[in-house]
Amino acid sequence: MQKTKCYKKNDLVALEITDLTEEGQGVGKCDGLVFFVKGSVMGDVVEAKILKVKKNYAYAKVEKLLEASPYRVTPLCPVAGKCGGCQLQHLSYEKELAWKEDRIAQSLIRIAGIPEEEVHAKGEGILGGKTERYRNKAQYPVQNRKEHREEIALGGRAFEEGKKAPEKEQESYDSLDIGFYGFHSHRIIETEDCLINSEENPLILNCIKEWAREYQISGYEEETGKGLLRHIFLRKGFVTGEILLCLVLNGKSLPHGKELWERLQGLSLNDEEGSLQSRADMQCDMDTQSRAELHCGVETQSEDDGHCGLNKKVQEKIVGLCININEARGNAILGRETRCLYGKDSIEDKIGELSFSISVPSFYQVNPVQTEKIYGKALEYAALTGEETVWDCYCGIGTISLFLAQKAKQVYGLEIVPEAIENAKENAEKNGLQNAEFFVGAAEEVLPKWVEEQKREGKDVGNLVDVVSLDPPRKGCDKACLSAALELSPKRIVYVSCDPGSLARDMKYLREGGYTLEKWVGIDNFPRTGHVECIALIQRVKS
Ligand SMILES: C[S@@+](CC[C@H](N)C(=O)[O-])C[C@H]1O[C@@H](n2cnc3c(N)ncnc32)[C@H](O)[C@@H]1O
Repeated sequence: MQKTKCYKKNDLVALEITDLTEEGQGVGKCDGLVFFVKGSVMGDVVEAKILKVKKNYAYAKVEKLLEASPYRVTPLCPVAGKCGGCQLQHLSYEKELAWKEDRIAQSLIRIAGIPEEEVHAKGEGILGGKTERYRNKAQYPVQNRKEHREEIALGGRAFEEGKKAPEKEQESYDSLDIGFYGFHSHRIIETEDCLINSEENPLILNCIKEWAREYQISGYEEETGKGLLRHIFLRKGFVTGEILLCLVLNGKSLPHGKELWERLQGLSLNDEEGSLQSRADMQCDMDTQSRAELHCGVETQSEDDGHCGLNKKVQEKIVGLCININEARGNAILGRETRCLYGKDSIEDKIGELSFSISVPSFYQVNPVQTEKIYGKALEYAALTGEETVWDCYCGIGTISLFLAQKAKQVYGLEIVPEAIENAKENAEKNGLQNAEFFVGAAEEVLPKWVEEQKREGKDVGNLVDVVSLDPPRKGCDKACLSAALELSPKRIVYVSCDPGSLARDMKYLREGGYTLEKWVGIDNFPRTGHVECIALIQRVKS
């Protein structure tokens, strides 16, 4: 591409926005340069102010909206655009779904190298979900408020961690910022209420803030590595109403934890206005979804579900207070050690007919309504008859494994987080499924090792496993795991992915190994954000 004009910071440029990045920045082209424009959507014509120029691209922000896109909507969230959490609040949900479906298709075409007609012919569309109050997990970063940091640095008021502040000091001691990180930064954007998270979270956060003010609990400071409270982790079982609170600490103990626990127990989370995402609401979603076609678009927010009254709502209750110790510098939220101080160390929840225990370090899908659709699809794609042996790699607390175990002869699950495997074993027992066995370790080590063991025992490894399920983290599967899966030569591979790019890369490898894309479907597990889930059925070509 030939660059014909030299742009510099603060220049203004008129752009037609034609696409979006995963981070929700509009994409426009001018004079051989690609512009990523924050705050724009495809279809906008904008005057953009340049923030930074690189060799072939530049970052800019909308200075003036010259022509608004038909896909543009007014964000519901007051901090949309500032908070880095949701990137697509200003795009209509119909367009968001179409864009996500296209992103999956484009990845399969461009990265996996599958012909365009084939990708479209094999696609089953995208399943939309609720755009508000859908998340069951929130991780709020905590920092000392800026003025408070300056006061400490200047040697102002003595700060004694965990010491009760004098009455008159308490008023002025609102020293913590709690919210979400801003776009591309670690500056905390405070928000009264995050619309994709549970409605009772602000009540819990306020309770923690007041307690922290009273007992002079400090927030973490990234620059110095000082301060105690780093993150507030909340996870809720939508079906049971159980809520688990974990405070991530830059330290090994929590002063005045008992006082916090007592206050939390006294919180009323179930008043008339509380509890938006009740079991009844969930049922609404499922009912509406089952009425919808697979290419359902935005079917889930219909208002005709009058039977979903508040009287059926679930009773929210904080069932445990844990601490997680993270004294390392860096961006990882959780440290290795989690301890339960009061109540339980895990919550219970249900997906479909199955019950699950979920501890703090264990992965659990954040959108339980959409998750049931994901697991339903995984089960459908696995096409089990009761005779199959299945490997479920990256199994977390054993959710997909146990869904599959209901219809398979034997399921093996593997997962790197030991606490998740403890949950998985407990969950198999809880659900009376004896045909599931779980292993702790990295997929790229456990699966190849298992294959080698079978060979040593003289078994025909190409005939041992019928279905392999893969549900890796965003970066996709390690090649050693994929190559072991190929050696097992299963009839079907069910790949559940939260990143179309890594799915397509792994798909290319599997296709080269004698497999073909049979079906795929998008499931919007993360409405209003740039992320999307995709499930692919990958079938063995040769016998
Ligand atoms: C997207 S989650 C899926 C979990 C589970 N299938 C579910 O639906 O809840 C990916 C899981 O892979 C685990 N994981 C990450 N790296 C891994 C590795 N190298 N080997 C095995 N498991 C890994 C994570 O701890 C996480 O539980």
